Amino acid sequence: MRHHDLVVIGAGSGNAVMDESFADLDVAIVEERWFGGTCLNSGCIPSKMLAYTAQVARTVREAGAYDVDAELRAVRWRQVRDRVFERLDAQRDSGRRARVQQDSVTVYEGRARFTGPKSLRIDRADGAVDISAAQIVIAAGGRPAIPGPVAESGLPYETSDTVMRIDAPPRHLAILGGGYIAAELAEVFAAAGSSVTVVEKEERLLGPQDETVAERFTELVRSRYDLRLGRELTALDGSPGALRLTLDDGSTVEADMLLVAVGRVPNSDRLNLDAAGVATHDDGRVRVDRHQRTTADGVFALGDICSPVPLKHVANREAAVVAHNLRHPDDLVAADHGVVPAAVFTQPQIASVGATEQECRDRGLDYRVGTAGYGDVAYGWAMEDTTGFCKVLAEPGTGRLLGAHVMGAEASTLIQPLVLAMTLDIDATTLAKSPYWIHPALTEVVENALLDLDL
Ligand SMILES: Cc1cc2nc3c(=O)[nH]c(=O)nc-3n(C[C@H](O)[C@H](O)[C@H](O)COP(=O)(O)OP(=O)(O)OC[C@H]3O[C@@H](n4cnc5c(N)ncnc54)[C@H](O)[C@@H]3O)c2cc1C
Ligand SMILES: NC(=O)c1ccc[n+]([C@@H]2O[C@H](COP(=O)([O-])OP(=O)(O)OC[C@H]3O[C@@H](n4cnc5c(N)ncnc54)[C@H](O)[C@@H]3O)[C@@H](O)[C@H]2O)c1
Repeated sequence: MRHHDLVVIGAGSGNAVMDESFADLDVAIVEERWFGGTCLNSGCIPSKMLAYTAQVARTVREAGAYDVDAELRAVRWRQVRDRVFERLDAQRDSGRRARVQQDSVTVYEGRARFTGPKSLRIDRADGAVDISAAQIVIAAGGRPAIPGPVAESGLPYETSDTVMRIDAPPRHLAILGGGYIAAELAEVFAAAGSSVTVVEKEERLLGPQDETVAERFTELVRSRYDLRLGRELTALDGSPGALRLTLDDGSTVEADMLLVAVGRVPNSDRLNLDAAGVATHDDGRVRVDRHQRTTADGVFALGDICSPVPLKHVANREAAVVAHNLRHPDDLVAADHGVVPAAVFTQPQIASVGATEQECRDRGLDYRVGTAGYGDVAYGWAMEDTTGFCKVLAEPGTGRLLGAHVMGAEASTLIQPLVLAMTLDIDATTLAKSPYWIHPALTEVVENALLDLDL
């Protein structure tokens, strides 16, 4: 049996672990599907490239608001898709090639599972191979969750793994789930000409967001999509291309395509972790300590398979922590999940960091709210914006920022000064009054929200 110094399972964020400092080791990486993982192939990057195209289409459609005559004639889906994936598939292939050509790295293309402590079997197209390693990193990510009525129907459905690569947009797309993926891809397919129905079991889209954000976003898109809120799917029938969704109130939705976006599950169930002594949480995430060590000696985990926050910037940070800790067992570092921002690349964008107002209330915190609208600042006038806003939550007295939420153009960028302040412990008053805020930039909306706090 071939023995390696280090084996990494999963070439998504796991591929970032083995930098040049590992060149002196005999390292292997196992990948069953695609180098670059979810982010590059079916997640963050293609969805944002498509979302940007959708934004261009909306800008043309809404040009009249700026007294510009313009007409959107077509979004050429197939060309859009090919532009996106020709670029990303080339990245994937060059990432794979670079590893295959590296002398110190062995690439196994197949599915790994544990056969014992620090021992793996890799099922490949040309047969299985058994290997062992002194250290192992589990970076096997997750996959879309598929609810019973969909799986049991035997009818075709799409997930984020497949839907961005389809040949033509459906006439009527039904989306099950009203979270991140639904919100982003509804806009993409609406821009491409699909009519969209969203079925969400909660009463609002993007439910875990701050309550003001979730409420206003839901209201804003109500005129764009057919929203079936507070509803669950009880049955899926019909035939391929002519699907009928029956919801728990007896109502139905007819659609030619179904996108399932009800969350993701970790791939831990496919790894035979018991054989290795790697424990999991009830939700399937691999248990790790603050140094990304699992319950098995010499076995680390990172990314969606273990993370409490399944986002790419978190997986990247955890990969850096694992890379350090593999090389420095006597000087371990920790992944800090204290202040993790997130953004939803919808129109308008949404970005958040820290606590929501409902969390502050539920935790019994003493807090103040500061808000400002895009329409209150000069750049917002230029944009004719009537819906964008920034909301900050801070502790009275100290001015310590507890959370911040932005909905509007470039929210994912506007949130960053607030992320910095929370990370570096800069209080709201200092952040508002010490730096210059460029006039008349959109960042003035953040400055005004901070100044609005009654501390
Ligand atoms: C549609 C979509 C959009 C997203 N957008 C964003 C965004 O805008 N911003 C953001 O921060 N996050 C976003 N995310 C989340 C982000 O993609 C993930 O958090 C991140 O990619 C997780 O990285 P990972 O390395 O843990 O897992 P992955 O990237 O999923 O990598 C795991 C790899 O392991 C391989 N693998 C699995 N099991 C085995 C096995 N047994 N043997 C061998 N190989 C195996 C898989 O094939 C895969 O390549 C998005 C996710 C989706 C689905
Ligand atoms: N911009 C980003 O950072 C980004 C974008 C896309 C995805 N992601 C990541 O991918 C993950 C998965 O995205 P997602 O949209 O699938 O999950 P999600 O957790 O964001 O949303 C799932 C939604 O489906 C609803 N739901 C669950 N079961 C349901 C059912 N049976 N019927 C109807 N509704 C149901 C939930 O209430 C929830 O609103 C996200 O949690 C996030 O970590 C991030």
